[in-house]
Amino acid sequence: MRVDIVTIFPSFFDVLDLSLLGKARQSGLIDVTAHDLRDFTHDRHRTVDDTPYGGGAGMVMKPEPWGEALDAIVGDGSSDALLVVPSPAGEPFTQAIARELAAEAHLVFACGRYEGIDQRVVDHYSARMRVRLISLGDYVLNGGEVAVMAMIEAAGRLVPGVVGNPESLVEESHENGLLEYPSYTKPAAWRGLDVPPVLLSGNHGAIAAWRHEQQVDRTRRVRPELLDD
Ligand SMILES: COc1ccc2nc(C(=O)O)sc2c1
Repeated sequence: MRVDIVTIFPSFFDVLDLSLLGKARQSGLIDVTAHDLRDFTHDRHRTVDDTPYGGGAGMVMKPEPWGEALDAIVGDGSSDALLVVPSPAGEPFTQAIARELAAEAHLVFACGRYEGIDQRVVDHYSARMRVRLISLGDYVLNGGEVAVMAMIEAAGRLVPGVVGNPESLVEESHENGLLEYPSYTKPAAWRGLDVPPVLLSGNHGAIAAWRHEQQVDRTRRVRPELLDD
């Protein structure tokens, strides 16, 4: 998987060199490149924003630098890459979307700042490639970088070979539409709290049944709407 990120804070993504995704990058499973949007400006101040037409508070990101940056990544014709634009106006990010992103050969993330990116950038590239506006949730961040980091981690870990034991992906929250069951490890007793006896029984059928019951109970309490599907 090739991942390109366009941002005014490219060093924000240096953290991707750590841990699982760092190993995935070193092994060539995932190739991540962060591009500085200001490298595609031509004025002394490397300007990327301007005042909004129609008035209003804040600034809007100018289309020209975005056009030059995205053309440098996907060329000036049609592209099979998927352009993801994090936005409070986007579709809510879910594990299902993470799986969809994980199946892509080439992801391009456009990190907005200020009041967002001039709408014509999305309109222009929608005529040449698939474009998805995605939001992390019903709250507003200061820019797209945190959302992109979350999406890269959620999708990247689903890329075959990135996580050592693919079995560990199966029983996670949201993988089967339920929240995950509670987990325990040694010691069997800690500060007066014991591990549920069924987990020490060696009865794998009973353990599986208990874990599923825990998933359903937890989901019903915390996210009942997930049970409506
Ligand atoms: C200007 O770019 C932004 C601003 C806020 C924001 N909030 C997001 C979210 O997913 O909550 S993505 C995003 C992008």
